[in-house]
Amino acid sequence: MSPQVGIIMGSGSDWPTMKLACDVLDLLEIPYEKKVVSAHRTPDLMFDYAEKARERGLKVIIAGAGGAAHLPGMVAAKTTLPVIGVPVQSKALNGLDSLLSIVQMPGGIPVATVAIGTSGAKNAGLLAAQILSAFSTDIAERLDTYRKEMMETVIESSDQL
Ligand SMILES: Nc1c(C(=O)O)ncn1[C@@H]1O[C@H](COP(=O)(O)O)[C@@H](O)[C@H]1O
Repeated sequence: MSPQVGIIMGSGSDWPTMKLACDVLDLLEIPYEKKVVSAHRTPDLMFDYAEKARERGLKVIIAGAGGAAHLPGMVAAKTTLPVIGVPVQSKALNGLDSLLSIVQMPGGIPVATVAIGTSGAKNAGLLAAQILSAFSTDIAERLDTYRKEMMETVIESSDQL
């Protein structure tokens, strides 16, 4: 099946964070693609990726970047597909710079921004799955199972205290 979710990141150094989004999609059996694309370093590639995303069959884009994290917003500016922004934890400012760069979009061009770092990347994968689940009972069922298993793990951890 062709990729439903496009996962892009500003640098290969973002992979340890963005891998968490991939792990969730693997678990939920949702086909995705992953690429390094940068608004700053490969602007033409970024434009091309965003412009062609819908016609290539992608349904949701997850874009992760750190520091001056312009990638999610610029991709959102060039497509009307939903874009989920993941603020990667930066060394200098712990990701607060990434978060503010992504979350403070001007009205008209939304980016669904998740938390800084690996929890955010995991939630980005889940949010993409939840968007797709509006049109797929299979994915909705897998999400129900995921929630049920998470609940059981929490209850078990409580019992072991
Ligand atoms: N924020 C952006 C963009 C962009 O927004 O287009 N391109 C790269 N970067 C970020 O620069 C950080 C450092 O990158 P390097 O580790 O390659 O120096 C990464 O977190 C990347 O997402």
